[in-house]
Amino acid sequence: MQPSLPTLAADNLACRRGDRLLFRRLSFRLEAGAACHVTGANGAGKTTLIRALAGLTTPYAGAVMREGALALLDERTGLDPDLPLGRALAFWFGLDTAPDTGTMIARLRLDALAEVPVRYLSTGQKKRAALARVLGQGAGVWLLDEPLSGLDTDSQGLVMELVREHCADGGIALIASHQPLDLPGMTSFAIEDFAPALEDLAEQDEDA
Ligand SMILES: Nc1ncnc2c1ncn2[C@@H]1O[C@H](COP(=O)(O)OP(=O)(O)OP(=O)(O)O)[C@@H](O)[C@H]1O
Repeated sequence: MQPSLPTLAADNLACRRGDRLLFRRLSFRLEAGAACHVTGANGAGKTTLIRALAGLTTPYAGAVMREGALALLDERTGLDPDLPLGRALAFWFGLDTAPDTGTMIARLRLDALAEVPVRYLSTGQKKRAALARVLGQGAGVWLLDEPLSGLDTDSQGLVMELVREHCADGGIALIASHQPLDLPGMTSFAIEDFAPALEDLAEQDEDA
């Protein structure tokens, strides 16, 4: 865990993709221990929000404030497809100086896959490997984009258990998911609630 308490906040955030404003006036603040579920239809802008929060997309307006290190889970594992899983994970665990990597690998039921090249892993196995990377980063702020997709029921339960433990330990988790999530104290918002009104689109045209 980070020495200082993590926080994650958005202030009046707006994001566009191409020439389309996806959402605007989106503000929230998450303190240590908070979990937040972001919902929204396909294409509404959940991934775009997560990328903006991670600093990978420049917002159209507004600001992101973050205290503490960040771990991002999205559709890319970041693992070398040609390496056996054990070595591919060891590369990142080494950079992150992750403690107790054996426990993480066992926890995510990856031990039997250590010799399998990453490119041969199934969708769910790749997702579990990506989650092992998130755990290994020891970051205070987790941004998880569809962490349950492609996972069987047991693995979905495990992910929610890991998120619960992370937050109980003072971490923050912001999770975009189509699945219902059940965590004590979890807040949520629908990204459609920040969809632009017609007058916002007119303003955007004037700005362009
Ligand atoms: N690089 C890009 N250039 C232009 N448009 C993009 C780009 N990336 C995404 N979009 C568009 O932005 C919109 C929001 O995409 P985003 O991936 O954020 O949605 P989402 O809510 O995560 O959807 P899903 O539930 O399907 O994952 C979509 O209409 C998408 O086509």
